[in-house]
Amino acid sequence: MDTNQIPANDINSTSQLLNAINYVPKVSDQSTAGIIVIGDEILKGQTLDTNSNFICKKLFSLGVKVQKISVICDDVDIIAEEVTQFSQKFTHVITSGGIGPTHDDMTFEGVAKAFGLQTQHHPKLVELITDWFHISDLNSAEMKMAKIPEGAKLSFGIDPKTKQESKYPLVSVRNVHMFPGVPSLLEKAFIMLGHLFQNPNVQFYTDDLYVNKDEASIAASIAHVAEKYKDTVAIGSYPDLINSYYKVKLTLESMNVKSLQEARKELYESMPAGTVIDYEKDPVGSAVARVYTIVDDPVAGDPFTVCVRNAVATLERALEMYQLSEICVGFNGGKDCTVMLHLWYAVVKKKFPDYNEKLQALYIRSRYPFPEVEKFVQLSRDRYNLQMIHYDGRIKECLATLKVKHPQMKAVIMGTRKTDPCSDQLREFSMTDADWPQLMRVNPLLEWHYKHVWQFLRQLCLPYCSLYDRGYSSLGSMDNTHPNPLLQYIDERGVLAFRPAYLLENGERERDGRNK
Ligand SMILES: Cc1cc2nc3c(=O)[nH]c(=O)nc-3n(C[C@H](O)[C@H](O)[C@H](O)COP(=O)(O)OP(=O)(O)OC[C@H]3O[C@@H](n4cnc5c(N)ncnc54)[C@H](O)[C@@H]3O)c2cc1C
Ligand SMILES: NC(=O)C1=CN([C@@H]2O[C@H](COP(=O)(O)OP(=O)(O)OC[C@H]3O[C@@H](n4cnc5c(N)ncnc54)[C@H](O)[C@@H]3O)[C@@H](O)[C@H]2O)C=CC1
Ligand SMILES: [Co+2]
Ligand SMILES: [K+]
Ligand SMILES: [Mg+2]
Repeated sequence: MDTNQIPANDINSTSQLLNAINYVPKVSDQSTAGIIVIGDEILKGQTLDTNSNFICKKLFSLGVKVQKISVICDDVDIIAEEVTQFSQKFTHVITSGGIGPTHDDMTFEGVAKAFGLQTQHHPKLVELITDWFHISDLNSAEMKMAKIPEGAKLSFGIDPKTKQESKYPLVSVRNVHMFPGVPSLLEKAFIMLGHLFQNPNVQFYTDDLYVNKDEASIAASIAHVAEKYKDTVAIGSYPDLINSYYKVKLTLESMNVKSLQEARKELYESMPAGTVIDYEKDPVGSAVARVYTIVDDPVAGDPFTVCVRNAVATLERALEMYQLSEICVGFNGGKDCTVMLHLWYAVVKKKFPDYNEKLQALYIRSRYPFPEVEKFVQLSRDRYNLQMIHYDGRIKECLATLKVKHPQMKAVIMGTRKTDPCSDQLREFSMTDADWPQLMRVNPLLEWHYKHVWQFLRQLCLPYCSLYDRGYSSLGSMDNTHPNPLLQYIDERGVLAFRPAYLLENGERERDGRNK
């Protein structure tokens, strides 16, 4: 039994009530938390619980270990029972939901019942709700939000932006803190009041290793290191079946930096040679640094480096010629424009580090788009914070629509290479053909070859459309595109399979999987 817990049952006497009011949790090395998510809608699958994930992340950064999350329905007795148990077990109990004005919001009553308390209108909350809603009827729905367990504590946060005190406080009874269920309200309240949970004695340090080997084949090595460090370092293993770069993510977490480093070194050395990869977790955040490391390398003069340098030079020139409102990237989810988008993002961020507006992108959906392509386009939009202009139909007609709907648009950056059909005459800056809607085509990748595209994507660990890992080396639409036969092989179980596109040796054959 933790010494910092007080028994939660049967508070009847005045002294016990006082105890409840003045209760301050003692924070020790072992600061723990339990989260109770309250709401029928979550158990019915109508709402996805995102609140517990948010709170877990925050508490972890505050040095608090969440040990349990429970999801329960809107029922006073069930809430009371769960709160009773949680408040005895954990340093902090966080509840989410059920503090609104409707009949199904009963967290205050449930928590009161857990501690044998009554609920009553709190004068301060009555005053706030009267001011806010201009309602003073104690029986109104709004006033339900002022009826809280007797002796509960109110904590008002300060909004970091406006410096104003929050309108509605956090209501707490002993170690139980009742947050709203609406994610934006819960997050705002937690950001203002997270310091209440800070464990000053502890900080968790984390690190990770990315391994390109099946989990089962490294399990024994992981277990060996985990056992050796079991008192100081927590090691986790998380397989990823779709990642293009690694198969297993190993995590390490400790309160002690030195132990963490030792365990990491040992874990690293216990992995088969060459299987721990240098994985970039945040390729977008590191875009400027990593792209310009290649560009600014004083000695490198190999063809790949030259390709990157020239592309960046072309994009920097485009950025001088056009306002950001006049230029967009032509993005269809293919590998070339994935490279081009990343370079463009780096070039813009390098010149305007504080630019936080969306970059413009044009996506013309083909007649039979691959769902994997659609998904990747969406993910890229979020990753690079793009303003997507999208149309369905033929490219030429859609460009005409673009000219009408976005008359300020002057240029489109494209991932075209000279080896693409009918592209050998293009230059870095070429207007569209005379019979096409007039736009400047900016082509930074003209001289790039197939292998340079893959070198760039893989070296920077950029996410790319998943079809490329399944043998597609050039993407058109679903009715004319197949995996490249050159990547075909028979796997160890005798099944026909395809190697990933980056292993295609002969780049001139990249379109072998496409009809026409
Ligand atoms: C902005 C623009 C201007 C064009 N101008 C001309 C022209 O003047 N004369 C002419 O004959 N043809 C023009 N085309 C058509 C082009 O030459 C290709 O036929 C077309 O891009 C498809 O070729 P691909 O299958 O090789 O695609 P890709 O190799 O995938 O296309 C090359 C690049 O074009 C862009 N792009 C391609 N498809 C789309 C799409 N659906 N949505 C958004 N961006 C896309 C991407 O940046 C991509 O990297 C233009 C296309 C675009 C998008
Ligand atoms: N401004 C404030 O800080 C406060 C406002 N209120 C008022 O109370 C009402 C809301 O009270 P709640 O306790 O939030 O009501 P609630 O429990 O009914 O939840 C409201 C909505 O939040 C979503 N939600 C709930 N739990 C979630 C979870 N775990 N993950 C993701 N989404 C989840 C659901 O869609 C649900 O419909 C509103 O009318 C609000 O104005 C109440 C307390 C504080
Ligand atoms: Co205990
Ligand atoms: K509810
Ligand atoms: Mg409600």
